Amino acid sequence: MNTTAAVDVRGLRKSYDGTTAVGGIDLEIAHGEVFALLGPNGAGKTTTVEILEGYRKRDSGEVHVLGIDPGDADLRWRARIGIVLQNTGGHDDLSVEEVIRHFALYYPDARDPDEVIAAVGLDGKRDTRVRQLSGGQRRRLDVALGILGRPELLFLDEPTTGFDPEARREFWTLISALSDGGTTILLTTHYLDEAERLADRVGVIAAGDIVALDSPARLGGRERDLATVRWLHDGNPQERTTAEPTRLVTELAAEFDGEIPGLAIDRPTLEDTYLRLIGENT
Ligand SMILES: Nc1ncnc2c1ncn2[C@@H]1O[C@H](COP(=O)(O)OP(=O)(O)OP(=O)(O)O)[C@@H](O)[C@H]1O
Repeated sequence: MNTTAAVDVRGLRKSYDGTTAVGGIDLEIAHGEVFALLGPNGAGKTTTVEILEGYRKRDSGEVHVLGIDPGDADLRWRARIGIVLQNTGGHDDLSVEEVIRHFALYYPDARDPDEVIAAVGLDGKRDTRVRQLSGGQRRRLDVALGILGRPELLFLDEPTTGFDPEARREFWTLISALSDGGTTILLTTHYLDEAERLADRVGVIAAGDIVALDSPARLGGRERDLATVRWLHDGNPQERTTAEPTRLVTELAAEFDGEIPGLAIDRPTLEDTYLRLIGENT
């Protein structure tokens, strides 16, 4: 396969004991793109991502990641990718700083450990033993280890599970900075706001198939979705669903001769669209 994409997948299939987990998906991710893979529990996200990472064998299909088949990948290829798995453990008795300095030795061109510790917001915990970290802090350490080797391609499997809202915002800033620096990112998440904030494109996977693939703004034809306009008339709630909310609001403004009482305009959120797509495909 002749490919210039960072990730190129054609007809990928994987079954476990006769049960299909991934049913023949095609996927291309460009260099520098942030791509979010969404889907309900058991949809096949982790199976797909772990095949791309070289951790699981596929049954069939063609897969190239940074131009290499992950099934034949060597250490040089491994050094070009960064991985944050769903569950990692170990290194319990080492401090945060010790773990990061230790893993930095594995990479030919590791980031400065101090910069990485600061970037994931663990400065105050650098001397804390890993076993004494909270769940969210532990997850930050996982992210630190994933970015330590300056990966060209970063896999993030549900990276912000357990993060408090402030930590999630900080993480988003970090991912945006990595993306601005040219890192390609493949993210799985159950947080639709995270996908909307970070991803150039999202793919929705349901029962092992990709059922929608587009930018967050256009997913599932969202940009054509109708808007709901709400306002008050003599104190009574009014509501109209329309493809032309601007026209309706202009008419109402003329009618009220100015401010429209209680005006609100809603469109379906990415989560609404996602739930519709899942409902239609499971
Ligand atoms: N090692 C395994 N052995 C047998 N079946 C498996 C194995 N790993 C995954 N599966 C099955 O394959 C399907 C896809 O699982 P997968 O972990 O890829 O889903 P997921 O989309 O990542 O889900 P989640 O959002 O819960 O992480 C599920 O039905 C799961 O039970």
